Amino acid sequence: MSEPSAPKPFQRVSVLGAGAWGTALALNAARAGRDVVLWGRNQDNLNTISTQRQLPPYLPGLTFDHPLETTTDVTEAADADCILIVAPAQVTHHIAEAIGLYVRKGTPVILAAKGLEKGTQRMMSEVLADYLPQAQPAILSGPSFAFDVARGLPTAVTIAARTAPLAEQICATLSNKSFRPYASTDLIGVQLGGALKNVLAIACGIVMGKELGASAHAALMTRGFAEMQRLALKLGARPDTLMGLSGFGDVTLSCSSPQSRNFSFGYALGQGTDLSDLMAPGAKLSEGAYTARVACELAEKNGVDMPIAQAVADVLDRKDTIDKAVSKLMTRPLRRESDHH
Ligand SMILES: NC(=O)C1=CN([C@@H]2O[C@H](COP(=O)(O)OP(=O)(O)OC[C@H]3O[C@@H](n4cnc5c(N)ncnc54)[C@H](O)[C@@H]3O)[C@@H](O)[C@H]2O)C=CC1
Ligand SMILES: O=C(CO)COP(=O)(O)O
Repeated sequence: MSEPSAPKPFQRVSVLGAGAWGTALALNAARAGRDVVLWGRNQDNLNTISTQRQLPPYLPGLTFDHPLETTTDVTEAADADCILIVAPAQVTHHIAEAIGLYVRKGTPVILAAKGLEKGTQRMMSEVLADYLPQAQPAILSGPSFAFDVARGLPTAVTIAARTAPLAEQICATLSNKSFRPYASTDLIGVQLGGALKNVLAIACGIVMGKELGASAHAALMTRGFAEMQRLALKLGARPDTLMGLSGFGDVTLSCSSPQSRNFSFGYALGQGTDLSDLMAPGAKLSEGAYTARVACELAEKNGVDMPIAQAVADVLDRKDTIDKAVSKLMTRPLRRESDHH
């Protein structure tokens, strides 16, 4: 019997968003042999990328092993076989809206932001459905630091689309010898894993910054992962997805590595840095700081208990001090470990 034919990659790939992750993913697609265009707003940064193969503000000290073509023209970026939108969750809708008129029906659009939208409580796939209904949605998520991917270090992620053949085609488009995507059809589970782990990473950072000990860190990761699963399952995720790269995998990475901006944001808070400094314009992005309250709102709406996300949101909204939040968590009524609410 003949082997089933390998999925055919999409050849012309656009990446919209020229920060750390967008540039790393563009470079990764170029390594995979694709024709790549990277769209951004900052002409100086784009010039540095295309002429010097560097992006010092976001990927300091790195020279890319492939050239990258760049543009500030959204119509050029929208004219592709496959599009990645790689901006912070709170602005992803601006990009989706900007290309809305130009994207052809049926074009796969892969969302890489890990967050939930404030105010609307939208998941990234819902943002896409509102602004680009003609696109085929896909999500890329999993344990992957931009700097690691840009350097070509071995990385595995999950890519979800509505159908397995499309997810496999996108995997074939982006995979190379150091980047190994796994296909999934669980759009909800894959995006919720990435969004919710950022809130937990802040909590873990706080515990380590405050020097509450390795035991507290392990307990928090475990119970935080349990509450992530509770909300994700309620919103339609499949249980096995949360146990995979985009759930357990990214929790493992982001909740224990100072390389994670969310972890280091929490760490600085735990050490006593003022919140306003960490949230000041130009500060490093911490997606979990925006997603924490949205996660609590979704939890409340769906009758799910998320005490750790609640503690993070209350500290970030200055409703509780860290000490008060820890004390509240430790004095909750005792319960069974496998209680599912
Ligand atoms: N950096 C990483 O290691 C990873 C990041 N991600 C996710 O990717 C998303 C983007 O993160 P990064 O690239 O790291 O952030 P970043 O802070 O490095 O870059 C963000 C980029 O978005 C641009 N931007 C901001 N507002 C914009 C707007 N209104 N329109 C167009 N562009 C705009 C900025 O100019 C900047 O180029 C986040 O949701 C993050 O959680 C996911 C996996 C890894
Ligand atoms: O999502 C990431 C790793 O998988 C990047 O995490 P940070 O945004 O916390 O740096």
